[in-house]
Amino acid sequence: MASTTYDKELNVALLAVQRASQLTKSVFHQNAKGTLNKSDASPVTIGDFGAQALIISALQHNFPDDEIVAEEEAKDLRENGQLRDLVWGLVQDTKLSDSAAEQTLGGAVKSADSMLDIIDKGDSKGGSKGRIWAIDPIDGTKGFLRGGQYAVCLGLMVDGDVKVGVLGCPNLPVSDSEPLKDGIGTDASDEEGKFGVLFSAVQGQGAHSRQLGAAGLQQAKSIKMSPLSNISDATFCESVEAGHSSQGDAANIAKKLGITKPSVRMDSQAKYGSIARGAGDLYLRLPVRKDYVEKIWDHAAGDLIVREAGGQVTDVEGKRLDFSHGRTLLENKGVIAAPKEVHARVIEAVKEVLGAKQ
Ligand SMILES: Nc1ncnc2c1ncn2[C@@H]1O[C@H](COP(=O)(O)O)[C@@H](O)[C@H]1OP(=O)(O)O
Ligand SMILES: [Mg+2]
Ligand SMILES: [Mg+2]
Ligand SMILES: [Mg+2]
Repeated sequence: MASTTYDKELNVALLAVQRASQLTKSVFHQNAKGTLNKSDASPVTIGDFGAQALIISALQHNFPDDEIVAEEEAKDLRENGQLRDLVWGLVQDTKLSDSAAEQTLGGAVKSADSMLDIIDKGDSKGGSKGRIWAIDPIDGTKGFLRGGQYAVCLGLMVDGDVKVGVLGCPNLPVSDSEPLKDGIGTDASDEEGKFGVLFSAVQGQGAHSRQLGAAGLQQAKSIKMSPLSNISDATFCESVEAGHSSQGDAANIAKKLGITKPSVRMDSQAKYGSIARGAGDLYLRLPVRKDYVEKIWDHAAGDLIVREAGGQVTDVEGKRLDFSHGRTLLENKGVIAAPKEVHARVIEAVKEVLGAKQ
């Protein structure tokens, strides 16, 4: 019978995200990040390709029959040998220092050509049946390039429901009790020991955090959202990019809720991890463009981590995020994540503000 505790899936996911984060950190410390612009004008770097290759390689070794939905494809690397060689160099050089852990992930990728094929294994259409992993190798690529927050994201869905979620956030403080601060800037540090956190959750088993370090997995601590007795004391956690979430709408919603504290802004699913450990209270992603559809890899891990930490995550209409419609969240608009007790009150304010614009 299939295991329902997901112990092996969690262990492999944690180690795979740990190893991929090691790769993204090494790219961050290089001057040349091999940045390209994709067709939607968003950036991709050698770090995105390399991290995706390492994660898929680990998943294929351990779960060869599972499907994978990943953000990137190898096309640009197939057309540009120099770029391919840069990524191949990174993938070859990145190993966990714990050799047993490295063995668990299946060790090295065989060749540059097999690396390209591995990257392209993330082309599943997704859907409502079976085991499907969702990968965002670097979420918040703009934040990554700026020296702000970013996350390496991995989630497992079974029949469209997220069962396991892991987020690696190299530039967030290790400590769960560190006050939340803006993650926009060029001053982020990923100094090991002080910065770097791995958030994780398994459905029905709570949410946890642990230090993200090269030397294998550290002990996990249970995390919870902050108890919020008075909503006017809340802190919003928002996108840095004005094109991703409407900051004007957020300000009006804050006003309705009596919130006066300034919002904290950071890129990526680091927002979900932060509120899950009580650093900040509410995450609002308010649609800017009517035609933008959210991608499953941008939300799968964060959605489960916040819910397992005592939160509720829905779209702006109060519907649960639905991961069963393929590579995108076709049936949802925006994201509202809040502690369970106040979620309905937040949705009410969101509806008033967005409704008034119609
Ligand atoms: N127009 C857009 N609207 C909303 N999200 C976007 C848009 N373009 C890119 N993204 C994605 O938004 C996320 C980061 O935004 P935020 O920091 O606001 O949460 C990333 O997943 C980014 O993808 P990527 O993985 O390529 O960085
Ligand atoms: Mg991208
Ligand atoms: Mg993303
Ligand atoms: Mg990405």
